[in-house]
Amino acid sequence: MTVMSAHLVRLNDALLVRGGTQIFSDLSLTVEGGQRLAIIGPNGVGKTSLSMVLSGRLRLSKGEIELLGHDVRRTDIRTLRPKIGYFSDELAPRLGPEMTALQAVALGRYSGLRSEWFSLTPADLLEADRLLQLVELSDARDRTLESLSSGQRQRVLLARAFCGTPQLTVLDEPTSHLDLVARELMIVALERILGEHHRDGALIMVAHHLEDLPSSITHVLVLAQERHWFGPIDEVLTAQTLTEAYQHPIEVHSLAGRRIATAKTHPA
Ligand SMILES: Nc1ncnc2c1ncn2[C@@H]1O[C@H](COP(=O)(O)OP(=O)(O)OP(=O)(O)O)[C@@H](O)[C@H]1O
Repeated sequence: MTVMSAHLVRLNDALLVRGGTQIFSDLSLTVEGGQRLAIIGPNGVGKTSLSMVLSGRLRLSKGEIELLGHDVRRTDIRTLRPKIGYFSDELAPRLGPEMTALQAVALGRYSGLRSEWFSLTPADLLEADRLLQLVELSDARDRTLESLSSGQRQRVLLARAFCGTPQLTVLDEPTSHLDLVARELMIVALERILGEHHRDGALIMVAHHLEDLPSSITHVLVLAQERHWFGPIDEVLTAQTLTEAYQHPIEVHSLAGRRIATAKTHPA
């Protein structure tokens, strides 16, 4: 395993082609411990594909990528995956409906599915219990995943993505399909985990709506069809950038430390 820079993520001149189509090119970014990066952009622009690259689930077609200080091209990615937390709502059906909330969270440490259950240690269960507390689901620890509401299940999967204290956690649209209240509970739970469990770790989060971003986001990558913008949130998340990225007039407002973007549909 080759150890490179101190960045937890370093992407340089990255190119990704899927199914013969170029998804993104010339993409460079870095993420350090404690930084919280949001990835936003129009539908189909490659956010999920990028989150898979950044969590070691998809290989770049060209360019350099380091994860947790290791050059991915020279590393057995299976050795890195357990150190990178990952959330995608596509995970839920793969976990098995009979699995309990506690098992689902504890197995996150091994990025494992059903079969690893018997290797769980008391320390794993203790950490899983603590994470369930942080997402306010202690009462549901022994309930099966199928018996939970989708909002509760998403919070279980959120807790799972941080079990084993990974250095990097990648969340792909953790608030998708949630109603207004479930979404707020999810964001509050995420803020709590970031503040109390993942202070030194890095976060990468894909989102569609600015109001889904926790107030602790420090950096933003806006992906668009022809170009991208990466940098500190105040520099990147502007009406001008979003208007260019979405090719549509967009306004950005701040409310209680979070931002809201609205697409203008009528001329002023
Ligand atoms: N397995 C695949 N094989 C080939 N092409 C794919 C595959 N998965 C996605 N794509 C294509 O890659 C492009 C980017 O998809 P991706 O899901 O990464 O975008 P996204 O920005 O996350 O989209 P959305 O905002 O709709 O979730 C799309 O054109 C999609 O059709």
